[in-house]
Amino acid sequence: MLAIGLMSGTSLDGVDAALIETDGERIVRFGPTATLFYEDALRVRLRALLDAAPKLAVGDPEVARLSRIVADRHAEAVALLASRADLVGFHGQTILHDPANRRTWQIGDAAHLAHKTRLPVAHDFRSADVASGGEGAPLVPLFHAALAADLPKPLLVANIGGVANITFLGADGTILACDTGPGNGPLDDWVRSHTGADYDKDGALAGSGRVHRDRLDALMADPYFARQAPKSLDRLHFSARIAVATDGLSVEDGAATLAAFTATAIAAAPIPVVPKRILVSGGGRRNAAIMAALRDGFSVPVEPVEAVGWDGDALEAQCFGFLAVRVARGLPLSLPTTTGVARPMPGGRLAKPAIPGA
Ligand SMILES: Nc1ncnc2c1ncn2[C@@H]1O[C@H](COP(=O)(O)OP(=O)(O)OP(=O)(O)O)[C@@H](O)[C@H]1O
Ligand SMILES: CC(=O)N[C@H]1[C@@H]2OC[C@@H](O2)[C@@H](O)[C@@H]1O[C@H](C)C(=O)O
Repeated sequence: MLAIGLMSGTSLDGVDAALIETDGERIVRFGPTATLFYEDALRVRLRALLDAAPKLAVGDPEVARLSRIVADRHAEAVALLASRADLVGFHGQTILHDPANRRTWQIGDAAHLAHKTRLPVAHDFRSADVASGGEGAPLVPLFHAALAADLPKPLLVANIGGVANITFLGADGTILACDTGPGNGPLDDWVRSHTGADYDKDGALAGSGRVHRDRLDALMADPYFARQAPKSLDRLHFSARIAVATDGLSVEDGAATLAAFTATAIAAAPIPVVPKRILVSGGGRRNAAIMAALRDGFSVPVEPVEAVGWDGDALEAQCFGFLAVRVARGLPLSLPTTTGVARPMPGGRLAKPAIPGA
């Protein structure tokens, strides 16, 4: 099938879109990719919703308004690809993730997107897993496994988005995964509040600062790091602890300490053996300070995923195209070793476009 995958990640920067041809097990080929950036006003409204999410009612009018606007932006991203497709995979915008209380919340009006694209839209990828006691995230590991089918193992794939997550692929076929800790999210927040910039371009600020080891130790004392995998995170999990740990630091030293936090948390992830290499996707692979700290934390090569021909910006969008086909075929999206769910777990729902005149 030809699927268009759509991902709007926790950094709230916009929508990534990608075409993929797949049967949901093997990848036949990749097609064009595109990114549609959210306008500042939308980003601000989504951020307000993210901050307010724990107290929001499901029927909140701002949720309904933004769900429709998010679907409109995704329809524009689909149009940018200008490609024929059989279906769409629509992750939606996560505003809350609280699997301990069996809640995960991705907003986005799938019926509206199906109507606008005139294609079936697979969506709501995480709820079934969470309802069955799983973490509901990360969902990218089965896609990583398909992508890396012919690569030497053991292999570690790390994604550094707003939150960071890893997939460990063992030589015996083992697939282990978890969210490791913060990605760029806290660093983005820090840079935005101190300089007004959206992010620390290429890690320049972090690279010119000094890591405060005592503050880093305080951040690594979060109980999340003592938990066994599988485990997953809300985008705002570390906010209170980070506010204390960065208090009074210069903008450069705060950035350096937060970049080191991201890398240290990845290096602390529970994996069974040292991998042959580490492949890094997501915007964090462009942050030289994070990449340098990762290279310090591991004794094996740490490279952007482009080293094996993957597209580090489009990977998550491609993943949701792949998973959309798995939704259509009723195949599992998660495993006990990736989300902690009791058995391999199908999930997602399909929104079908209305038939004209029906
Ligand atoms: N040139 C760059 N230098 C440093 N950081 C960058 C650069 N380009 C992007 N980033 C970082 O990458 C972030 C976006 O990453 P990405 O698109 O992978 O996140 P996401 O998909 O929204 O998040 P998640 O994977 O958590 O859902 C930006 O917010 C920024 O912090
Ligand atoms: C709840 C949620 O949206 N989680 C995201 C987030 O962004 C990165 C990390 O945290 C990961 O767990 C997940 O996204 C990727 C695509 C995943 O499910 O694999």
